[in-house]
Amino acid sequence: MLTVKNIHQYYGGSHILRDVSFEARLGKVTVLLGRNGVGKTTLLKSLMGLVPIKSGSIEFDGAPIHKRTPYERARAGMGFVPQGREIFARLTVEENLRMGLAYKSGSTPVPPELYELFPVLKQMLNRRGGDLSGGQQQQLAIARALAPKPKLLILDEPTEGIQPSIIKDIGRVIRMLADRGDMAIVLCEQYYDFAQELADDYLVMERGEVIARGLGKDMEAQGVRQLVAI
Ligand SMILES: Nc1ncnc2c1ncn2[C@@H]1O[C@H](COP(=O)(O)OP(=O)(O)OP(=O)(O)O)[C@@H](O)[C@H]1O
Repeated sequence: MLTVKNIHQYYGGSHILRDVSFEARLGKVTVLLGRNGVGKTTLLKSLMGLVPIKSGSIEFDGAPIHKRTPYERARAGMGFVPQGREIFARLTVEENLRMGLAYKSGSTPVPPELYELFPVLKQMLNRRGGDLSGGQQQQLAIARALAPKPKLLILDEPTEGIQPSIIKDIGRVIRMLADRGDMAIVLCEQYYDFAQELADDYLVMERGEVIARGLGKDMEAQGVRQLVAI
């Protein structure tokens, strides 16, 4: 579904991503772990085309996409939930969801399924995004990314600053989406237990490199908890 090969990325003279390669499989959750500042967000932004890569390739759904714009990647079926959520504070919940459909034809409806996944959004359709709690905003950000029915969902630290009950709800939704088998999920996460529970595959980064990888079921035995402990 997604194949990343040997990518290198720089901010000015700083070499941030160093020869990163991995695959994200359809119907599976690929978890990306690592301490602060190792390049996880930069990697996710590179996948979406929000930062340019210097070399390497990214193939999505059978086609090379690393020269395409973020807009084209979104149209091709890549959905992104950014760190910090980036909800439009002055727009309503419904308007935020419609922003997720901005590149579709004007008549494309918000899929009703989103309200089954996140019932709280239905109750709050006319509230402003900025008036929602952090957890509700996170659910809105995920629903907005799901609105155009992506084939790949990329999430950057969805549990950051969120209360435990909503973290559980978000975890259930991510598992359910993967188990349906028609979407690949890449999840960057610092909260180890959440990451381990969801991981089918994992990658650990350190200083821009992938230093460990394997199956989620082997994470504990392979000492990943210690690798990412702060
Ligand atoms: N726009 C930028 N310009 C220059 N350097 C940057 C920029 N964004 C990030 N960096 C640097 O690149 C490195 C990787 O940052 P990145 O945000 O990708 O790490 P991260 O693993 O996602 O960390 P965190 O968990 O704190 O978000 C850091 O040293 C950071 O300071």
